[in-house]
Amino acid sequence: MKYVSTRGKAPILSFEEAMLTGLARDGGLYVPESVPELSKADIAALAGLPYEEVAFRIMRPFIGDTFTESEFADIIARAYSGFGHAARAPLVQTGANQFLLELFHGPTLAFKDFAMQMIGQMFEAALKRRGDRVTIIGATSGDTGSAAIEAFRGLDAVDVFILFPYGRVSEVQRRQMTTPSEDNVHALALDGDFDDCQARVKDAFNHFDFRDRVRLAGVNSINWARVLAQVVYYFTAATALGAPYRKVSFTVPTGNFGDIFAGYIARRMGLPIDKLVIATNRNDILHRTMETGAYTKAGVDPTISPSMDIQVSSNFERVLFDVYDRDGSAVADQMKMLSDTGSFPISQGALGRLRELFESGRASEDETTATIAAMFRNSGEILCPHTAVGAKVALEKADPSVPMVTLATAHPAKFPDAVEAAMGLRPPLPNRMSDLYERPERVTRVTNDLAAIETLIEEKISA
Ligand SMILES: Cc1ncc(COP(=O)(O)O)c(C=O)c1O
Ligand SMILES: N[C@@H](CCOP(=O)(O)O)C(=O)O
Repeated sequence: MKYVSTRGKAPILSFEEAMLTGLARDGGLYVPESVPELSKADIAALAGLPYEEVAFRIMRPFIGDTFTESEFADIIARAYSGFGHAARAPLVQTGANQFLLELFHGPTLAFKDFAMQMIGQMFEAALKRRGDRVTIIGATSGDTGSAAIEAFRGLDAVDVFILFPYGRVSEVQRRQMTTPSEDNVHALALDGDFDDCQARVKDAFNHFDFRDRVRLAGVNSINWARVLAQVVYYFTAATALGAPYRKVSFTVPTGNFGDIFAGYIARRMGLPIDKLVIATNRNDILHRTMETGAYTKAGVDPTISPSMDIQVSSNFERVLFDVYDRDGSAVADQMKMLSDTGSFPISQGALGRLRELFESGRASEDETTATIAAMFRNSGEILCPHTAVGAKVALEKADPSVPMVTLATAHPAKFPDAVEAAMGLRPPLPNRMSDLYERPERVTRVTNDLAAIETLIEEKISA
């Protein structure tokens, strides 16, 4: 399996190279040259298997010869052993043909753990074999950063630097990043929003001298391995609900478009997904794009679902590449227009294809709060605000004859203020992290300036 860049001008890489590279050298994102399709019988055979076995069968065709079958099975076993639920991603029914897919039973209580725990194991195995070490840089609106720090803390071959927007993550998210004491992890609070953090990360990758000097690697969903690991739970959920003999729909609370892009890949692999619904908060660039055909940035408003406060939705580039028939120059032109003018138009043909692939909706702050309250009243389930955005949109888009699964992307205890304001109860943290509020914090404040960030990173890794 080979990987190509969405901008068509970077070297074609193996899975291992693409995983360790992060952003392509032409500024694009790596995607598989082709997507393997599973037969109906292969999909049917997944029903009822342990999560780890499904993960092996889904991811194996994408990894080439990076790991032997037994190495890969061991990596998967280690990745999910710290999850707090035997099913890893349990389904909960909340209404007639309405389901939640709980993706928050990993070590940092968000769906990011599904991929980050895998990547941590894969990086360690690959770097040990190569006798190499890397410097990971990541941008976070709260959850990617904590999952990355958890996955890489204490590893010998890796230093991790996470940029998060100062004052714009929840206290639990911040503390998950700032309380680990291992020397190889560094939480950097940047004066700006998530888009600034993500832009500086991409700038660092595009600054080749720095990139090569520190051997930069990335664990945001620009890294294909992140997306790949997230494909698995679409299969476990859909087969539990009758796929491949029955269609299943998914609504995905969306920011950087990584999680929903994983659903798109699952569908391309043959999973009969009926609707794939983009759910956005007030920062609704993706919903507006689907409605108007123009991808136009607006300011980022802080919301009660802060992890989705994003305007430059990284993985949207991956789907554009496909709806533009894999024309890397067309995608590169659009991305240049976006960075020069803050907007780009989508051609009628490409927009038509996007609308065949995805539906979309948005939830205001009041609607998000009302959904948390209504869900608790009607089903007893407590939603995090991101999941509530999804649940609100899912109800609007549901077809009563098709199961609708909303991805429950984070544990409500990560956002206790928003949840308490909505339903009058403060969700407790799981016991294993009940002392989080007492642990000492370690954080470095940084300005939104690439040179300053690069200097800091070089100082820390040579200390
Ligand atoms: C809790 C939560 N929900 C939803 C999202 C959106 O996911 P994606 O960026 O993959 O679209 C994120 C962050 O990315 C998140 O942390
Ligand atoms: N919501 C994310 C933003 C980064 O997204 P990623 O999936 O590209 O890593 C977060 O919580 O950090």
